[in-house]
Amino acid sequence: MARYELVKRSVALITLTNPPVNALSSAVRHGIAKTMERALSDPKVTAVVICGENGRFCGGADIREFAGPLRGPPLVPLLDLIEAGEKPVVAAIEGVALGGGLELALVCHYRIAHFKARLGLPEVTLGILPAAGGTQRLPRLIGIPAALELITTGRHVSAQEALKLGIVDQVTEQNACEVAVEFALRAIAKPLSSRRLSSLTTPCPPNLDALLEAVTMQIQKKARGVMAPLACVQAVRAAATMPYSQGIKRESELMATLFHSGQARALQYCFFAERTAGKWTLPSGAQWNDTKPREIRSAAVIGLGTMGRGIAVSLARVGIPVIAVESDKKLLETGRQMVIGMLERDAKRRGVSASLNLLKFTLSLEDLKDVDLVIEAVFEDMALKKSVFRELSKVCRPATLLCTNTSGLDVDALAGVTDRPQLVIGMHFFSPAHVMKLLEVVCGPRSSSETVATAMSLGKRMGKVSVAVGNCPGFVGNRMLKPYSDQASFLLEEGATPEQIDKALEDFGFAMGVFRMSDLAGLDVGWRVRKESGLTGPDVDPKNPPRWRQGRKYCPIPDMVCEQGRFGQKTGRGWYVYDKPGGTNAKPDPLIQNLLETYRSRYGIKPRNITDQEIIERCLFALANEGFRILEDGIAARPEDIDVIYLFGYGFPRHRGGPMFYASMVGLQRVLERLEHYHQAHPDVPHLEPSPLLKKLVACGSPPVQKWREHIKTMHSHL
Ligand SMILES: CC(C(=O)SCCNC(=O)CCNC(=O)[C@H](O)C(C)(C)COP(=O)([O-])OP(=O)([O-])OC[C@H]1O[C@@H](n2cnc3c(N)ncnc32)[C@H](O)[C@@H]1OP(=O)([O-])[O-])[C@H](C)O
Repeated sequence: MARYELVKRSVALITLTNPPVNALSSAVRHGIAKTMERALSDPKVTAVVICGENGRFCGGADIREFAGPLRGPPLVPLLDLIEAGEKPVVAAIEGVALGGGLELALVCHYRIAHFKARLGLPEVTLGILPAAGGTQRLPRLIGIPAALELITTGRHVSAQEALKLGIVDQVTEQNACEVAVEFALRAIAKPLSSRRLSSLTTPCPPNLDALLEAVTMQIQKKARGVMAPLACVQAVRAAATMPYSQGIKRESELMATLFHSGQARALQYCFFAERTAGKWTLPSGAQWNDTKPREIRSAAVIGLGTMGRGIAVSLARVGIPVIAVESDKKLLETGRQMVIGMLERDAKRRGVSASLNLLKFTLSLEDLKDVDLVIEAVFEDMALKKSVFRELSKVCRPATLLCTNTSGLDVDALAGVTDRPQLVIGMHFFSPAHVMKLLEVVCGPRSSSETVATAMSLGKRMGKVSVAVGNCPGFVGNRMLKPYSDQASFLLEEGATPEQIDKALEDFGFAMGVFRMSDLAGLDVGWRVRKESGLTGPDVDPKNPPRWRQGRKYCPIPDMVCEQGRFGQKTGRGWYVYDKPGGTNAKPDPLIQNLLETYRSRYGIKPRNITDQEIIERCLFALANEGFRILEDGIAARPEDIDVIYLFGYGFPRHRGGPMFYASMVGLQRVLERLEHYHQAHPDVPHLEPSPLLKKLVACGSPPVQKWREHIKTMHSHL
């Protein structure tokens, strides 16, 4: 797993060969140990260059090996040996030098980077820390503040930034390997002692304690309850206060506490889940690696509301010409100004020029006749969407793909009004669409595999994490959200307050609790949907019991809040009160407290003390329970897909892995028992009744998430 060659008669060229990212598997470590020994012991060899095959230096430790026992040579002594050697070693960094890859480069005496290379210590994103000397050597090389920032965030830097920071010695636009060989030949005569980072003293700022304290506070605020970044701070402190020999021990102790933690397992699961999610399969057998997507050279967006604007920006900034359509002149003009402003701000932030020339604005659908793909983003109203699709069917050329941005409507019903149901698909963006990373690609029963491949590949091109899902009301994300938010409403009835529920969820790790989130999104949207589906409003049968709808328990409190004109942040009042309409500083509102008290006394509900544990269990187990049903129904192909949707679309804390992984960490048996318990207490809430799949998995001994698929037998998979 490491190739050895002699070049220019005296330079040993060691190439790591473990595609696709040359991860430091046990075989690669073994290969490095053997080839280094050969290079150091061969008198013909005067210098060494280390590079990676296929233009990628090294993506770090092999994460797949973390689950098993350590095999092969451990990394730390191997790296110490390279650094201590008497022959100059040069790292030729192309592609990536990440994690253990950068740590390998840091023990080389010189580093040459290709101008397109990216470097970083992303271990913190996997719930661990750089444990092959990275926390000790990087601060010695670039100082505490810069090292602290890179190690605690896991941010990748460009070669240019790495040069500025002093991580690399030279950046080249030529073949980094060839440049490194020449560099090595020139380095032969030079002393190496000052190039051995472990022997240097860490440049220490005078205000070290204050700096570490400030960074710790920042982390605690931003990543509540997350362990790894705090451990990174401890390790960097050791680099500042201890000699290398002790610092490396501290690094290793801290790593030991993180390595087997639930957070590390969750974060590593997320890494692989994110990569698995793009690998879709359809009931026909067609899948991601055997279906070619169409090339999209032009697109159109219909509707320039919040969603349409974000979608237009997402398309234009990756170089796709966009025709944006609105129904009247004023809306078109407002939309145009907003889209241009958003695109300009985005370009400024990224330091590129805004691609305004790719945008065209029109009032006429006729202008869409030649585009490759249309994304409809009009109001969430089936009749309106159908009329748009009928029209598109007439004006667009027969090969144009027709996509709908809907958050839950029937994609197949829309396909049915067109002349090309196989080319119709859902693209459910999340608001704001140019910021949020998630895209649910909703495959109707008639969507062709090429259409699915094209929507998935377009999502990727727009920088989205795309997940293929089946067609049912609410798809995956919003379908699961309902039992979750219903539980929150029932808890209000029973005695909790919005702020208590939000705090429990935020302490769990959500960026925002369910009520603060609804205030941000706008309460009127859900209210309108509930009115349309006959759950509230004038269409409800007056004989219907007040807290009972469509055969199940119903909580009307969210409707009562809306009836008072409280639509959330935009109206300055919702579940909370804000300083002004559009304000973001949520304060508990005594009027909501009053409303809850009046409500409870009207229905004779005696408020009880509700614990945070009950809040978490009821909200999150109901969420996962619906996830199990979604798997049974074949609406999501695997638990990883559901978790990725919740991580990227709904702010589920990454260090908990997603709702399905979280359920597996709690223990499926325990989840089942708690759901049974809550369902017994609330037999009129069907969402609390444990799903058959959960029961089946428990009966099979609660296999790990990655094995659930083997137990899911869907007769009518939608995917
Ligand atoms: C403790 C420690 C460590 O070093 S901990 C490890 C630290 N290193 C990392 O955190 C880097 C993780 N990797 C990445 O960030 C990215 O992969 C990439 C390098 C920027 C390339 O992105 P990409 O978009 O071109 O391709 P991809 O689709 O992502 O990846 C292509 C394929 O390679 C797999 N893969 C990538 N990196 C891997 C790794 N380090 N180990 C195992 N597999 C890996 C990945 O699952 C996928 O597999 P499959 O899906 O094809 O089966 C030391 C001692 O301190």
